[in-house]
Amino acid sequence: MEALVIALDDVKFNYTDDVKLSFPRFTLRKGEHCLILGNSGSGKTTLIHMMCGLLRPSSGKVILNGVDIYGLSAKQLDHFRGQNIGLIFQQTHLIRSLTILENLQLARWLAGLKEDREELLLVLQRLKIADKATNYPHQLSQGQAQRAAIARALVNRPMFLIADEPTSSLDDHHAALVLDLLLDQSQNFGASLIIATHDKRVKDQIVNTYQL
Ligand SMILES: Nc1ncnc2c1ncn2[C@@H]1O[C@H](COP(=O)(O)OP(=O)(O)OP(=O)(O)O)[C@@H](O)[C@H]1O
Repeated sequence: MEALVIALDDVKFNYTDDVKLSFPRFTLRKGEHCLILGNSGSGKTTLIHMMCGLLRPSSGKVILNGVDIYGLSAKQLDHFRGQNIGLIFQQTHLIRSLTILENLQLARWLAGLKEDREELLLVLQRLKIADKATNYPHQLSQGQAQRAAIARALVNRPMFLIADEPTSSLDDHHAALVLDLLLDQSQNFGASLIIATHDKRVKDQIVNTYQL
């Protein structure tokens, strides 16, 4: 049996005494993809944040590639995240004072990888925003900025691509483009793709689901 690349066991998160969330066991094997589904407020974003090392569970373990990530020091966890996880959020979190290309270069630098301008431009080209490489985030439309954020998540060739509603601000054409690219890149690098979404266009493409 192939090893699990993700296992969340008996994970709970308490925001307050009134808002206590608990999550069923979640596992994924290498190369498998999964959709996280659930109504608004069911805990999808909370789960994703715990899964990618941004939110320590109140109890339970998050094991990625055999590593108990909340057993790492803050510095080790930062490094692990930079090297292994590509994150795509609803808010793009691009750095406003840097151009799109510089945002990608920074992501590579932070992960300790060498800068490769040609490769970065290629990713932008595939997402149809190469002409925006030297623009600043505020000069892009929302959909373009979303694609730039996806480019940034891909440049480190992460083992895990974790996305919270990656297609919500995109029209059909660009949603298909982005989903193809995410599936393609995951395939190329043997990465696991995890998407929290309400988007029916995504639901049609990934069969494996985790219902909250
Ligand atoms: N900082 C917070 N303090 C208290 N409660 C919170 C906080 N953040 C989230 N919650 C509550 O935790 C629950 C889960 O929130 P979460 O954002 O994970 O849901 P979601 O499934 O991603 O929702 P949506 O689809 O609307 O984005 C909700 O009931 C929410 O009100």
